[in-house]
Amino acid sequence: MTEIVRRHAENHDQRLLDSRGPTDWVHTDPWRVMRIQAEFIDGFDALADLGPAVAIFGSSRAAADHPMAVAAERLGGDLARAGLTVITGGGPGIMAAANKGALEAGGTSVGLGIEVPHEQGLNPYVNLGINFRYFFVRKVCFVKSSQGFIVFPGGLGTFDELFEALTLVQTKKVTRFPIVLFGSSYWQGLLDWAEHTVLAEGFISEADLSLVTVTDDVDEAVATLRAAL
Ligand SMILES: C/C(=C\CNc1ncnc2c1ncn2[C@@H]1O[C@H](COP(=O)(O)O)[C@@H](O)[C@H]1O)CO
Repeated sequence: MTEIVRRHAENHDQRLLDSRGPTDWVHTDPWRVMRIQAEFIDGFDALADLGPAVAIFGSSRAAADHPMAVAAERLGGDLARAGLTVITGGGPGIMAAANKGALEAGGTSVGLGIEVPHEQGLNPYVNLGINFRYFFVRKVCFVKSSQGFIVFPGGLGTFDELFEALTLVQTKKVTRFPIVLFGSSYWQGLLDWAEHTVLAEGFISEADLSLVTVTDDVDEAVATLRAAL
């Protein structure tokens, strides 16, 4: 058995109780695990009683009058009227639009924000908000708390969320989990590349191509999500 020998000038209790001592030890990896654990506990606790919920992703940079933001606002409202909680990243753009629709329809409008430098925090349309320090904890909370994802056009953050969901569904880590791509003209290039390059190279299967539903229709997006509940 490996013996772990720690040679410190002081013991753990001394360091814990001595407020004059250096505090950099709390930033070491073992202690970081405690913060991560605390973030999971806070997140799971805050989201425990949400009921059926849908996560909406999309560009943080879309203007409020962008056609996709207009659609996201309508979708947020329709989902709320259908009794579904709307969860977003709590930021600007598509997220704010979806939260606005949900809030104004009298629904539960959740923002799972992320601490990033120079950002203004949660958008004003969130009535249940959490700010996460760790992206990966936040991602677990999105999947754990929702019954499906609707993905609007966006950039790297949106791609990250989309591919995370696709991988979880492909590997059957989550089941009955619809993924709707909203905005067919935006997503078509990616879908063509997936079919003509990725599938052609044999790096995905034919079935993987049907893991997503593509639509431009708010009613179809709502119906797809409701069918999975
Ligand atoms: C970096 C910028 C804004 C950051 N604010 C965000 N707040 C909350 N969630 C965010 C933020 N930025 C990205 N996200 C998540 O990624 C998706 C959007 O990323 P994209 O790169 O803009 O497509 C979104 O679904 C969020 O969950 C400057 O604008």
